[in-house]
Amino acid sequence: MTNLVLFGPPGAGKGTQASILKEKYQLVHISTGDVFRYNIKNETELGLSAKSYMDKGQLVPDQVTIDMLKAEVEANEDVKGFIFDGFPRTRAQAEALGEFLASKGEEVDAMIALEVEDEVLVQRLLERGKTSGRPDDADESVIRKRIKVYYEETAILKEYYKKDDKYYGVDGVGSVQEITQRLSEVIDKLI
Ligand SMILES: Nc1ncnc2c1ncn2[C@@H]1O[C@H](COP(=O)(O)OP(=O)(O)O)[C@@H](O)[C@H]1O
Repeated sequence: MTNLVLFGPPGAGKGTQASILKEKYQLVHISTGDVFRYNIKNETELGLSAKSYMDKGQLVPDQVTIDMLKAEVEANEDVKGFIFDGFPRTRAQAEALGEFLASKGEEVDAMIALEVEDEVLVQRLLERGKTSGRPDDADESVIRKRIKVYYEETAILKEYYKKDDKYYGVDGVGSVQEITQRLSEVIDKLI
């Protein structure tokens, strides 16, 4: 299997690129944000517990997120691999993912990060907020909070994957097509 972590701050373009790459490489795309939003829309227990955190720009607690992720992976048997988008976001999540994949004789092959500077992110998210209907995109203070949480809790994962030589940084500014091309250059060397 090929298991990729698509990484980067909120608004970096992970979702856009993941939807293209999953077709191109026949991988299953799991976006934790999308799964949470689906559960909120359907008013499930998981959705109810995630919503209060998401609306404030905070992370949903690790155990809730890890259990959900495992269930999503288990629901897909006999696949070529996964693109994890929005997961892991903390060290505990990265460790849990590593152990979980190892229990299946698998591993994370690469973390590929989309690099975009903060002010560009804020502008992109505010723009997305005009049409996405996402409450966490509509409010600039929530957007800035998410970026802050990214630097405080998530950015350290760069070092976590770097020590195993699994980290790849890609410039996330350019046309959608150009960025797909940059990501593909990394992926083509892995598979
Ligand atoms: N791995 C995770 N751990 C904890 N919370 C998460 C995780 N993934 C998503 N969330 C919650 O869902 C929100 C939206 O996630 P996502 O759609 O990936 O947003 P973004 O555009 O900020 O990358 C996050 O701000 C967070 O509250």
